[in-house]
Amino acid sequence: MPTAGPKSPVTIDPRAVTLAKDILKEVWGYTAFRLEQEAAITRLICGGNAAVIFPTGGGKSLVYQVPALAFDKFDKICGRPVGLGVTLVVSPLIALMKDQTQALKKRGVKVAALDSTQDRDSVLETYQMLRTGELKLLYVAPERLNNEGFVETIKDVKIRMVAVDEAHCVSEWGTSFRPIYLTVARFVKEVNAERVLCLTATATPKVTDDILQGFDIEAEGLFRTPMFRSNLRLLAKAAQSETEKLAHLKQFLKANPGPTIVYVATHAQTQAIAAALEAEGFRVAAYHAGLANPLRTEVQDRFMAASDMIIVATIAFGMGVDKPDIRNIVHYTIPKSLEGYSQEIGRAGRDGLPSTCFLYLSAADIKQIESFSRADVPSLQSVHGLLESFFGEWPYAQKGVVVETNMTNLSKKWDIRPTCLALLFSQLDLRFGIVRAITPKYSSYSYQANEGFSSLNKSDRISQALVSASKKGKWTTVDVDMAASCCGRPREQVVRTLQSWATNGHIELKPSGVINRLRVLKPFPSKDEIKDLAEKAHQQLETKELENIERIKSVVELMAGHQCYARALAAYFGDELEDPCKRCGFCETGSPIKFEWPGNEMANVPIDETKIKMVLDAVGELNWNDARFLARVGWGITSPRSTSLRLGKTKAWGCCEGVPFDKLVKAFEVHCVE
Ligand SMILES: Nc1ncnc2c1ncn2[C@@H]1O[C@H](COP(=O)(O)OP(=O)(O)OP(=O)(O)O)[C@@H](O)[C@H]1O
Repeated sequence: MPTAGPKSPVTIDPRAVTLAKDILKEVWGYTAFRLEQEAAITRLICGGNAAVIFPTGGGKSLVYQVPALAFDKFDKICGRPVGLGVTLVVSPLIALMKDQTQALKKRGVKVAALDSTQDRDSVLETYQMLRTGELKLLYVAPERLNNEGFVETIKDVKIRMVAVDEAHCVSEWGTSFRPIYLTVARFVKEVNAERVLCLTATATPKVTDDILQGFDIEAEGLFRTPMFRSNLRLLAKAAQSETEKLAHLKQFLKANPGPTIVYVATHAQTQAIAAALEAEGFRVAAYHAGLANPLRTEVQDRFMAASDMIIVATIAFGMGVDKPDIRNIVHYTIPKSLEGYSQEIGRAGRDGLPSTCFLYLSAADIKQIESFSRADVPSLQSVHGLLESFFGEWPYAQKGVVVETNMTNLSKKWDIRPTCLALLFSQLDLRFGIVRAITPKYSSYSYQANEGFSSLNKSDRISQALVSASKKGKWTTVDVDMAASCCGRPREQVVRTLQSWATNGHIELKPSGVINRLRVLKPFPSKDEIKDLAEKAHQQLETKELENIERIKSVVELMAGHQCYARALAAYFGDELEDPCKRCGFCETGSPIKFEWPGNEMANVPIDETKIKMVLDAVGELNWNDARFLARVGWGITSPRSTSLRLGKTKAWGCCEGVPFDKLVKAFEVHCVE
């Protein structure tokens, strides 16, 4: 069987079609394939690669599940030696992995997932099943592919297919680019996977190209079905003020009953809007990623069961929510991109019944999102400082050695958000080939003793060392390096003892203090080279910022444009809708919404020097070294440094909001010292 990579045309064997249908019937009890499932599945069984772009709920999972069960059977049918092996499913969503593995186990499929919440024994059990070829499907998070233990184990296993979920994350043009996905593409090649399948619900033509190129998938392997569902009615309105928006929302919800998701931008808004709707008598709950886990599950469960309930949520809500009868999706604040919009409205009306999607355009919201986007980009100076200090710490680093660092500390010290830091380090790996991230480790562990821990036999050297390297508190913290040097055993062995206590229920164990480890790929750059490197890396971040703003503009243009919304949305994703939908806001009124992109009127807002001084005083002289940081404080945009300086409650916080961000940066540059 050839490995993944561009292939000569794949010949479809009719026996593969029959086999796929038999498996579908036998394991799932379904009688027919949907959309392009059959074409994609048979191509995979016959040895081809594929990329599948089906809307949410379109049935993507079966496209890898059916082939995973078919590969060895098909070998047999073709009279080839039966190649035992596994299909790896790379998915960033732990909750989804859990749901899917449970559902497949119920159907008698040999499946497992490796995620960060598992104990060592179940990981070992999974590794064992991998080696014996018992396992048909293994779900892993993308981060796992950097884990050296995993990579070592997988080297001896035949990888029949790698299925990459949320594959749009590989595209740097996409809204959800995740640098780790670039390493997924490299992994597929490095482990000689027989074939690769990429899955996503949203991809513009450019993102689709990036997926095909990134994973070496031939154009014939692309299967996409139109995004637009004719039961969705797309509406929008420009709102002048928050009061107007809220009043309209209440009216809308009264006129359009049924399960509804109202998307807002911040945690605080979920609570505020939910409270306002509750006061009006609606059955409503707030949902955001900051809620404690039991409450999140409880809210989600209630919504899933309800026939008339409103969830006011950030976009954290919805991934994996497969409720067929959601009647309305409201974007109370504008989505950050048409990709986001399309994914979110795709959750409405999966039962095919009429459903409404309402979007509000408001200048204040756009300004807020724009400022979030700007906040993401660190100054060139920060990037330069970061690289100088990182490389400077290892002046004699040679190819092959492993260096250690702590991303959280770097993020705080150089005022670079963790997402940007990840992007910078991925550039150091994939673009510049200098360092490559490998399995991180934890500097310390803390535990709480359960009943029976005190009577546990701890007379061996490792246990004794652990006890003496422990500091009691509500959680007892253990310095594992100290314990390892006390007893003269390798660190891994000491960690294993600690983990065995946890596995046996003697303690609750919490690892902390991640130490990121990077393998050096070539000698580190000189001072001059670092300057050049910083400029190139920073430029990429700036380009991203501009792209983010363009994406918000494309949402506004769609709603305020002279075209049927559904048609324009389809065109954005490379689909063609022959006729106008006849039911969207534009089709209904025949005229576009009047809405101007905000900002032009801001250009003349003068700089108020007293406010500039207020910011300078609040941050202290030591921090007058980064104009972008100062401008963020002026706008009230959080960043790692402003959080650690606790600036959020000072008078200066947000005092210059309203002044164009770039103008503010220039104003602060005058005051900055090297
Ligand atoms: N051929 C089929 N016949 C009947 N039901 C199907 C078929 N294919 C998929 N389904 C069902 O449709 C539902 C949605 O499928 P699935 O979860 O795979 O969608 P998805 O495309 O992965 O969605 P999402 O983007 O939300 O993850 C599931 O309940 C699945 O069992």
